[in-house]
Amino acid sequence: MVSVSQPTLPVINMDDLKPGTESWMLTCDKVTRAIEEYGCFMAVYERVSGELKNEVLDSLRILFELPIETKVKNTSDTPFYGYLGPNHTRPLFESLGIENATSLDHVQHFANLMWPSGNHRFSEKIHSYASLVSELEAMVKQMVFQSYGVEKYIESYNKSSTTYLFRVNKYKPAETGKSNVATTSIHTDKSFFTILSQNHVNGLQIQTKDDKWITVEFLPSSFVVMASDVFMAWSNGRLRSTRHRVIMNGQEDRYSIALFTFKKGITEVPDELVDEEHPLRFKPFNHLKFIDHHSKSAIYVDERAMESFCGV
Ligand SMILES: O=C(O)CCC(=O)C(=O)O
Ligand SMILES: [Fe+2]
Repeated sequence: MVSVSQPTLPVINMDDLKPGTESWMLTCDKVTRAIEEYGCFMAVYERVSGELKNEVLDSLRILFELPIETKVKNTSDTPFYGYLGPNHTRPLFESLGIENATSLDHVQHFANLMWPSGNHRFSEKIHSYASLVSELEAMVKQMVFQSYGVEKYIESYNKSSTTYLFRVNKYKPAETGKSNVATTSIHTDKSFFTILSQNHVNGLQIQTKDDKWITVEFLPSSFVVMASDVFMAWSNGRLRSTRHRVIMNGQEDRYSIALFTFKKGITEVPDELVDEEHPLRFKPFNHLKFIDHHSKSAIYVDERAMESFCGV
């Protein structure tokens, strides 16, 4: 009998890696190949301790329990950055965004909106978590640049050229007697990277190149590191932008935590990534303008949005 195994995401240990060592070089290669093939991988990253993650999850439960009148105070000029409440198309879903979450001041500003007398503990935990995850993002980016031999450009993609949106989602289980489940439809993210984690309730699915679905089962201390449209464009299409969705069919609330990164200024394909086999696909573009354009046009929910924005 032929056994058909389910596809799974590559798992890569991202702890204790130092540039220049053999394990660093090997990991550069694994990370790049995983993103080329799947758009993403599961990173084991213990720098975010189980304790910190649990504290963040506990504070999210309390955050979502606040009255809607309080949560709607979280507004943003950028569509989808602020509070998204349950509505008739997605009655079981809610989401809150914290802009610039790697800055303690910005997290405190958000906390002061939610708790007028402040919530120092909340701010401190979210800020630590976002900062540690931003370091994972920086490391993965450096590895891919190095693997393609274009490390000399990394400075323009470092932390001071990046903005970070921390967004937390709550998916409620289907109500008794009803068959509606909370979902997120198939899409690619409009970020550079998205780094995801969750509580113990699964739901995230990744689409493979041959249209199979991987249901992600998070390991302890793990994060799904996803390349998104802008990193795909930067790589001239060598990297895959992760197509994914959420189908929540657990019996308990699902909380997911995403750190989205955005590149400030111009993004352009390095000359080294253009050759006969890979003719230039994307003109230089401004990521933040792409977000603006995409939220207005909303024609494509997947990586084709990039082609329509700055395709050659
Ligand atoms: O909840 C998740 O695991 C993923 C959410 C997602 O895809 C998104 O916010 O773009
Ligand atoms: Fe997404």
